[in-house]
Amino acid sequence: CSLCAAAVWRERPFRDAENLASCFGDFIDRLPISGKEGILRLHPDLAGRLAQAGQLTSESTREQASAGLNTMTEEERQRMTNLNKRYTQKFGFPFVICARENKKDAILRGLGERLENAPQTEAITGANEVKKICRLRLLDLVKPDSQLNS
Ligand SMILES: NC(=O)NC1=NC(=O)NC1=O
Repeated sequence: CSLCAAAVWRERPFRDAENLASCFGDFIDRLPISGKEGILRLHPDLAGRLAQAGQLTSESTREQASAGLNTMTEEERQRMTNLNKRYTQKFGFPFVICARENKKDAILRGLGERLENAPQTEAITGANEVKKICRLRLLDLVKPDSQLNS
């Protein structure tokens, strides 16, 4: 989310990647519910039409594959599509979960369980998942000093 990056820039210099990630997390935490919902609306569905069309970013493609979402049976894919549709119809933003910390069974279970939550709860829960995704992507991007000198 480029707005988050443009905002967090003011906190520079950063001690290391973890400090950078926590600045992103703090910024997301301080957003009002509408801002958290906005960030969630920027995320593609899990195993959704973009994934099936091969139009996900490389990061999302890798993350969703690591959860096994690219090897679902037709029944699992249909269940995911139906649950994603119900979730987005109820909350007005997509279901977001850190795919690198879950496998497809946990994701399908989490989607069914979280569908029962209140909207504000889900905006906060989804934003916390975005923070996990963001931290892992930052750690991939920002190499530790030891690697820089190699
Ligand atoms: N809707 C989503 O949860 N999307 C994603 N989660 C990830 O970890 N990567 C994604 O693209």
